[in-house]
Amino acid sequence: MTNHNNMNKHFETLEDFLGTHFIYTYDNGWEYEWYAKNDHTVDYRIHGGMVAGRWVTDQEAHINMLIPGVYKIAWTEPTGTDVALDFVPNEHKLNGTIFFPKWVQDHPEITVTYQNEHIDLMEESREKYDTYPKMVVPEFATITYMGDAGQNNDQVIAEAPYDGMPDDIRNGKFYDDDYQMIKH
Ligand SMILES: C=Cc1ccc(O)cc1
Repeated sequence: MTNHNNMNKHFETLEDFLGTHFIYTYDNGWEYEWYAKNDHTVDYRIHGGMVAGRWVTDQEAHINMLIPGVYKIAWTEPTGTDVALDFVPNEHKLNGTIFFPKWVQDHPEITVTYQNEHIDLMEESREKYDTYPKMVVPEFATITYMGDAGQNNDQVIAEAPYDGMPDDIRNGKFYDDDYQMIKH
């Protein structure tokens, strides 16, 4: 069995970043898992924080390299939530800013699901409930896992988060040699 966690990976180019799978913990304690699926698509799972349990695949995003080894990602979601992430993976750091519409703060449970199967509910909710004032969450995070999943790997984020999943991934118990999920 391969443990794919490679905290010594060195990033220079955009290609180095694309296909990389990360787990990180924000300084406020929120734990996120995020995958640069290709140059315009991201997947993620949320393990801790206000919307723990939420997961999303095939979210369209803007992904750019600012200088060698420094990456900026930004997207807007069906919920109306906006996200901007600045990754400095060689330092095991990133800075994320999440802009939540008021309704997500008021009703986080509506968003805690596999969003792809509930896009209509997200779009209805963003019309039905309040947008303002937005809740802005600007935080640094520390990266605790970096794995080379390759681009367009649908097995990286393919089931709901569970307690202990980040540890299983970090400990090499979650993916096989080909970065496919092990049945558990
Ligand atoms: C709201 C989504 C989201 C995904 C990753 C991350 O680091 C912050 C927010």
